[in-house]
Amino acid sequence: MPAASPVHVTVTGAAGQIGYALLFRIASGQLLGPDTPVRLHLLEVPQAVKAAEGVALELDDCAFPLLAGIDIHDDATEAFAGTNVALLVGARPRTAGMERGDLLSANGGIFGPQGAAINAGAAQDVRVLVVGNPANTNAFIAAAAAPDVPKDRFTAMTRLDHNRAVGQLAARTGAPVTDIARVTIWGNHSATQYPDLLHATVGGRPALEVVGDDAWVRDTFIPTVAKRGAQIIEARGASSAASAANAAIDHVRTWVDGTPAGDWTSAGVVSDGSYGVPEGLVSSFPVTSDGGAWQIVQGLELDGFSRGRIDASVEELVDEREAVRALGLA
Ligand SMILES: NC(=O)C1=CN([C@@H]2O[C@H](COP(=O)(O)OP(=O)(O)OC[C@H]3O[C@@H](n4cnc5c(N)ncnc54)[C@H](O)[C@@H]3O)[C@@H](O)[C@H]2O)C=CC1
Ligand SMILES: O=C([O-])CC(=O)C(=O)O
Repeated sequence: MPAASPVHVTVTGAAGQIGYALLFRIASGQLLGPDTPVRLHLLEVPQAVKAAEGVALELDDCAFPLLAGIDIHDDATEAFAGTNVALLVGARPRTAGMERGDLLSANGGIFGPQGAAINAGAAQDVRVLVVGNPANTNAFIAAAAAPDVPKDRFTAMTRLDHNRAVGQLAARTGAPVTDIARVTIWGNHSATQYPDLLHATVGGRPALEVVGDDAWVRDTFIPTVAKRGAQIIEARGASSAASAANAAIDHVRTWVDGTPAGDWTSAGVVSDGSYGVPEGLVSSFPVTSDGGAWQIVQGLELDGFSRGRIDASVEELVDEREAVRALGLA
């Protein structure tokens, strides 16, 4: 019988496809663990509130023991008031032929007002995960609109890319995913991202040695991971949803529970200048969590290829920041 008081979790875009794959897992305890009751706050645009109400009816019908209540909002200030965990999913997905950055003009305007609403009323310990694309730059916009919230509370989701990289490496080596550690996604959640195996291990051995085929890493592994979103859109006719929801669960669960000893994960966090990434940009890094805050893993040696890939992705983030400024979004 859960005794703790409920943790408030706000999910935007609650009536969308990721929302539908995410909410039931949160309510069942997979986000915050089996001892933590949750109160859900669903934010939708007015025309999708009815659909969100339908999702709430289904949540009721699951009789989840940990679900302490559901509120539905079409106002961001109300949806984020007192919230502890804010999952910013609501935004337009891309369609075939688009890059995620093409969504900036359509979606960027969502994240300033939501950042301001978080600033105005979220709980002191709020943790924010931006999923809506372009996720890194939308997180940058939200953080800029929340001057009173510590910058390290704003994160962007690259855990899906990380999980994709782990899946690809496991398939190639025949190792179980549990044998794989220290994979990194650097940079932007876009086709320029750098999925990096330089420090990764498989069963404790260097991954590059186990694979033994640099051409596969460069010509197959990296593009497969970096372009997986487009492959899913092509195959499904809609962008990834269940795997995205799964990655959001993983991101928050790792943030709250901490990373296992000797391993790290990947997340888009506000750069402190580490690895030459300009301070303030939201870039993916290798990160650990102690259950409180993310820490960027320090001191990793990078070869010339890695340096070039990271710089190229960071350059795209710089360009997106310029575009945000030109659009007056931050
Ligand atoms: N970072 C990542 O790894 C991934 C990011 N995404 C992104 O997540 C976003 C959502 O994807 P889907 O759920 O598939 O889209 P969807 O179109 O199925 O759902 C989006 C929902 O957001 C709602 N919405 C739009 N503006 C809103 C606002 N201002 N406030 C609250 N709700 C709002 C819409 O009414 C809709 O119900 C897209 O931008 C997509 O590209 C998707 C997969 C992975
Ligand atoms: O590719 C997309 O547009 C959706 C997404 O971010 C992903 O699946 O990684």
